[in-house]
Amino acid sequence: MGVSRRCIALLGGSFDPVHNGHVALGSYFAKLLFPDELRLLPAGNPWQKKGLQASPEQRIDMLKLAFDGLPVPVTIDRQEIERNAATYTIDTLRQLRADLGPQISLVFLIGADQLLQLHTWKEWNRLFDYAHICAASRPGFVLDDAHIPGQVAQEFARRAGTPEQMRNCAHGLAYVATNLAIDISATEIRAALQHGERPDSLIPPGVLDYIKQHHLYQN
Ligand SMILES: Nc1ncnc2c1ncn2[C@@H]1O[C@H](COP(=O)(O)OP(=O)(O)OP(=O)(O)O)[C@@H](O)[C@H]1O
Ligand SMILES: O=C(O)c1ccc[n+]([C@@H]2O[C@H](COP(=O)([O-])O)[C@@H](O)[C@H]2O)c1
Repeated sequence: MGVSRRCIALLGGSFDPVHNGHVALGSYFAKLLFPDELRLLPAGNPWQKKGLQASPEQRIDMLKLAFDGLPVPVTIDRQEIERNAATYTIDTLRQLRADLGPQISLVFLIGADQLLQLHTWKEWNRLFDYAHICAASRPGFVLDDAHIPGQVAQEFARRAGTPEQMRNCAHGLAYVATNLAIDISATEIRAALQHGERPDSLIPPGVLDYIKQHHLYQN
């Protein structure tokens, strides 16, 4: 019997702040893929967002608090924070391949909002040269033929694979999970905090305490 291939699930994001939707996305695919590791990639300079409020170190602190207790080892990769340029996933995947070699299975996780705009990412169709992509549904973002851009739908159909196939090859497959339905966004949380509300049901308690202690998202 061959030694099984190592698998790392990758979850990138602005995480400003991290919330229960991110934890649910990571947990969902941790249970589906059984990766050896879930690696979080806080973005340094997410070029499609208007700007971040919390500092990189604060976003990393909050990630550590939020992902404590998952059934797989969770690590935080600082490369996008340390790269002094716009954050492009293709650059990150190239770096990971250079560091980890060609054999390991890499699976990049995204929510439905990002699937609907995957065609706008830098060199989006080269992402599959380095990783698999798994997308999950999210309330407010419809994943049907009328909404998924044709080129993305075509690529996902052509590359459709099972979680088991993803574990057994290094890159190149696509998967869409349609049964995640967590109606939470960081935008909504920032707005609630700005209005003096406590969004207890939307973020892990440790993260909310951290936000209060550091007076984040108050204006
Ligand atoms: N509720 C959710 N359900 C599924 N996926 C999600 C959810 N929230 C975020 N994601 C995914 O997690 C990744 C990082 O998201 P991000 O940090 O931008 O959070 P966000 O809530 O979308 O932020 P914002 O409201 O500031 O745009 C993205 O791939 C996004 O699609
Ligand atoms: O590579 C790109 O051009 C690109 C464009 C938009 C988003 N991404 C990545 O998608 C992930 C989620 O992004 P966001 O903006 O929803 O936090 C995060 O890892 C981003 O770096 C990547």
